[in-house]
Amino acid sequence: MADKTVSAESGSTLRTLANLWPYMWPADRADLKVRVAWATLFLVLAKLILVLVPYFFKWATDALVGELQPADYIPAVLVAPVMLVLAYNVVRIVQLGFNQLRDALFARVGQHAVRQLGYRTFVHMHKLSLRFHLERRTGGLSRIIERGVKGIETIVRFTILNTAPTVLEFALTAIIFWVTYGWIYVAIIAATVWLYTWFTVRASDWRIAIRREMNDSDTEANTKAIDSLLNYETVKYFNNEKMEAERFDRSMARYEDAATRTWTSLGWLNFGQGVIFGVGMAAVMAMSAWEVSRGTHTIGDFVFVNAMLMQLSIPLNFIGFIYREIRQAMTDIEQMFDLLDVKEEVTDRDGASALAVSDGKVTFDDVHFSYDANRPILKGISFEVPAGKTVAIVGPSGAGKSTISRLLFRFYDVQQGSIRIDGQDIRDVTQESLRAAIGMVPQDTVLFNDTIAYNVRYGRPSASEDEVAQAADLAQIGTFIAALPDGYRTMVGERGLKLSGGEKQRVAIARTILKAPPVLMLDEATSALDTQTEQEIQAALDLVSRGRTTLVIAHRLSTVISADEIIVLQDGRIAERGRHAELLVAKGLYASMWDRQREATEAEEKLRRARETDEMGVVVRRRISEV
Ligand SMILES: Nc1ncnc2c1ncn2[C@@H]1O[C@H](COP(=O)(O)OP(=O)(O)OP(=O)(O)O)[C@@H](O)[C@H]1O
Repeated sequence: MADKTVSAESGSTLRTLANLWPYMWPADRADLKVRVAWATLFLVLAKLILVLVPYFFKWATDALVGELQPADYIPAVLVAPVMLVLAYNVVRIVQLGFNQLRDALFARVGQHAVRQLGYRTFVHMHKLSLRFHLERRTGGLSRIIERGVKGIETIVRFTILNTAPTVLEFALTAIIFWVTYGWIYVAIIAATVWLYTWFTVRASDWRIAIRREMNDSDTEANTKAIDSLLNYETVKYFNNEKMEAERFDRSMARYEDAATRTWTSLGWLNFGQGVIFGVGMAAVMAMSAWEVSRGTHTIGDFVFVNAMLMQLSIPLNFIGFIYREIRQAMTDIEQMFDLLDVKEEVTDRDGASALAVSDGKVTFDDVHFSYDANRPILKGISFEVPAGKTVAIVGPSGAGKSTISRLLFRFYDVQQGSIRIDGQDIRDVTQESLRAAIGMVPQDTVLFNDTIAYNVRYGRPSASEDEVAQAADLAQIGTFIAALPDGYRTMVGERGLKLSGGEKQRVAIARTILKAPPVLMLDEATSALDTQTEQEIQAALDLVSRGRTTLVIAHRLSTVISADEIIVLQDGRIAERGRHAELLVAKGLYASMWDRQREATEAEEKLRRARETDEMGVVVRRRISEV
């Protein structure tokens, strides 16, 4: 069982490395490949020069104790100082230079990989279906991407800039010891390194499991915090700050626990590594000391062995750290690659052509649809919106009205039947061309946290300032914008919260006017507005929909009186259809909805009048008392 887990993990690590490879060695970027080649050369040179340092120490020591016969051209007294200057200064400086060159050359390669993967993930996120985005929580998602991108940087730094040089250094050290002092030294050093690495890997695996738990609770706490802040107003409406804080704190408590265990386990790891290396080093040094006493080693050899081992301990220390970092980064990147592996639910067919709109007739033909297999939402809907006409869909809440607009946009595919525009099944054309042909004024307009101009221009990014202003005027929001101190440069706040519902809706209408699509979809565009605003918006909408095929989804029946056809949806089926007057005569569902809304409007009207009369009464009474 445990073995299976290990092999599955190493399998996924290999898969992650294989996934990363094209970003480190990009096929279409010869310049980056050249950089990698130069960086590798400097990496090797830096290590070659580093292994000279123990030799300089050895020669300096032997010269000091008189065991080294200097060459004719160097006076005896100068040998030790020259060697020490070489060891402490020259080699270090040259090595530092090579390392910096290597890092500088490689920086572009690493950053290019980070950017490419970040870009690919972002594009992929936009391709994924609405279902994915509704089910996935944005806070958690952004954390996964953020950590994944950071993970790539770590992998680039540590595998290429540290692991490779360290392996090279081990190899060089082993060769030197073998040739100079014999296999027994190599055997002890190799055993120490093996034990050290084995222990580090095992302990790190244990720590990574704790680290995963820490990540999960971090993601959970973050998701909760973001969700809570996005629902700021709802929290206040229900006075639930305390409950929200407690919920957040519960996740943070899990994080606290896991984070504490991470640190304790680090202590154990460092301690174990210290013991293993200490024992190995003591054994080798004792052997060298024994050889010095027998005269088979010089004191310089003793210093050499010590210097070599100390030098080796630096990358060894690193190995533990690097392994932990690489595994950690792998975990983070794996999660990001898992996201990249999520298949798109709605895709373009092979060789799909662009939608050719002639006059924009929309047909729903026996459409069946369900979000979850066991709960059908639309059960055989057929209707047609003739070119340039307006059809309204009404019906009780939850009847499936907004679902119709999501299907027309192809956020989901129908399970049976078809949707056609000018005779072309929308599954046979590219999504890009389909969405370019439809304008949408959604139920709930959410704006980008940018200026009003940016949000209006979103309908057609190439629009000029005059065109933006013209669209805003047509949408009846131009005067409002002009009166703002910063005009079109006013920032609208997160999700457009600094604008009222009516203002946001008019911005949405303005951007649709700029888009100028042949087919228009108005999803409950006039909900939650006062009568005056509703009339203004209705006027703007009438203007936009003139001559365009328009599908209106509405609750306020007053807005659909003039529709060419009204479809009454109930329980996923069309219960009635016809023009307003016909439906009233039929005295069915539509007529009863109409009566109920009229009564509600009349009651509202009465209440408003009563308030006005009361206010007038107060004024009259005040006047009388003044007289
Ligand atoms: N993503 C989803 N996953 C599962 N069920 C969903 C999803 N979206 C909507 N539903 C369900 O589908 C049904 C129809 O939803 P839809 O939004 O189309 O209704 P509607 O008629 O527009 O309602 P309203 O007038 O209240 O906006 C509802 O019962 C809703 O709970």
